Amino acid sequence: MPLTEELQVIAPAKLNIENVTKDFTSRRGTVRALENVSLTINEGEFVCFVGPSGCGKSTLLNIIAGLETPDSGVALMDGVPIPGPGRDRMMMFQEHALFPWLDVIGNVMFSLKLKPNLNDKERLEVAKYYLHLVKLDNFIHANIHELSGGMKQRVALARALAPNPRVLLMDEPFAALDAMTREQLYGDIQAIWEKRKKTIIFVTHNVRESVCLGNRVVLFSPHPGKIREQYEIDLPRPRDINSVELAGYSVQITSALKGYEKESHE
Ligand SMILES: Nc1ncnc2c1ncn2[C@@H]1O[C@H](COP(=O)(O)OP(=O)(O)OP(=O)(O)O)[C@@H](O)[C@H]1O
Repeated sequence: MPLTEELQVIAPAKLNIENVTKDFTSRRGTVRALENVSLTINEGEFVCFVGPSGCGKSTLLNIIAGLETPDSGVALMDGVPIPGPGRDRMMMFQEHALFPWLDVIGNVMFSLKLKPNLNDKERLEVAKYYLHLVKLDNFIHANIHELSGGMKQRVALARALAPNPRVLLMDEPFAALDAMTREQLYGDIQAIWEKRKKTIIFVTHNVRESVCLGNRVVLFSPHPGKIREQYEIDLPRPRDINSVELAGYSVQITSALKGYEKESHE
């Protein structure tokens, strides 16, 4: 396959979550992680899931990734039930989970093993392209332990993008980073989303972060996990997390969130 074809922008996917319920049973009993959750995510949308701990955000992300299956209901990608994990949906976590025995480019090339049609030279070129996209051109041969937390997350992002997925799933990817590093990454992820046209689902506890990044913020509440509210974020990009307009949305969403927390303690 010519490299230009491999690197081209591919059509992002549409996701439909229809009446999904998911229980987990352990020695402590059964928890309803999601109850009757329905949601449509359009092609190329950037959607953030927000809500208190235990409201099922990660469970829904894992169902879309194909790592969990619903007990009832269905998760569809472009109208087809999600059969399991696949390179069309790549995941990025809070912990970078990079391989310490491989250097930076080795880690990105590793995820290209999912692409058997590429030879080693092509894998190298593709990995370099994505490391350039995340601004790590000067670190391709660095060891993982030499990198800062932000740089490690950049490698993890390049690794998730490299198989050219149609959906990028991000589970609190910036939660462990300091504020300055996070702000740089907010700018970069918005630029990458505009350039690569992925459908992105981004899970966070941070309301401001969700407003800064999402076209839409989906608010969950726990026990059982449900979608309570959705907010369209109509702000121009690139967005500045410290802007007054952004703060307006954050205040509104935070006050709804506090209301659910109060309800759950009554
Ligand atoms: N594998 C599992 N086994 C048992 N219980 C689970 C499992 N995965 C999730 N749960 C439970 O399901 C509920 C939803 O968990 P989930 O991780 O989806 O929530 P979350 O909103 O992502 O939380 P957090 O923000 O803390 O990551 C929680 O009560 C959690 O304890």
